[in-house]
Amino acid sequence: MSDLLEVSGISKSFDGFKAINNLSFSIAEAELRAIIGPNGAGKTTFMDIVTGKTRPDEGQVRWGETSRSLLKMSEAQIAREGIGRKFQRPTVFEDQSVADNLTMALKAPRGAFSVLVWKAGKASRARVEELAAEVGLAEQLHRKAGELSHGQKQWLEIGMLLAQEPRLLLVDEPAAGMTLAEREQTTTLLKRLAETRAVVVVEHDMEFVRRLNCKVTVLHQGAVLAEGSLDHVSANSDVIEVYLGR
Ligand SMILES: Nc1ncnc2c1ncn2[C@@H]1O[C@H](COP(=O)(O)OP(=O)(O)OP(=O)(O)O)[C@@H](O)[C@H]1O
Repeated sequence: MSDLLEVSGISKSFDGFKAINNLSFSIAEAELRAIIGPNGAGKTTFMDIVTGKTRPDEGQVRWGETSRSLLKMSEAQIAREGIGRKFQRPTVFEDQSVADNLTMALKAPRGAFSVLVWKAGKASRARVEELAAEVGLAEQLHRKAGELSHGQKQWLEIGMLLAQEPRLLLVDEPAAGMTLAEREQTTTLLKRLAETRAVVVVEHDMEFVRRLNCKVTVLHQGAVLAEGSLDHVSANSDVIEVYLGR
């Protein structure tokens, strides 16, 4: 399968400090990938570069069948291209119902929820129900988002991203603050989502990463230190020294 995203030789310095150092990374159209690495390894900066929030000093970020450069696109354009990002803290509208949150995500332009009130048609109601079912919230449609558990809020936000039909989903530390049962449901969800799109998960929780059962990229000092199965990278002496062995 061809690569959906191809990042090659990117570097980014902040005040002379190389947060990203000649980093290359690629992911296929339907692939689940975990990114791990110590604090300050450059994981967030990497995602900021892919989503256009931060511009690299050097390197290329190419996207899609025609390998178009993302570097000249705005954050909004990149989101419209089909790159969705889930930040660590859920940002759902707490006073609105699950159905309303999903409906707004359908209607609004990607990345912005400017249209707060509109009447949902039949087609969009069906889509909202489908999205809720996809993220395990079919029974919660009429509850206020603020009443959901932390894990359910995270799933709702994933559902809101799915409303925009992303081809690549970037998910930052989904396991944080979740119960064991929620973590298990989340790994199942992410694995299923990655059957039809690319999903990148940044995570510190190694049990969670193990359950994802996917290729792992280890970042250190802004570069790829190791890549492969979790067992493969876990046996790497450099990885043990800088990350796992601590
Ligand atoms: N805007 C910025 N200005 C200055 N330094 C920055 C900026 N953004 C990131 N850095 C630095 O770049 C390095 C990489 O940070 P980054 O947040 O990408 O790491 P990370 O792997 O996401 O870490 P964590 O696991 O703690 O979230 C850090 O040393 C950080 O202090």
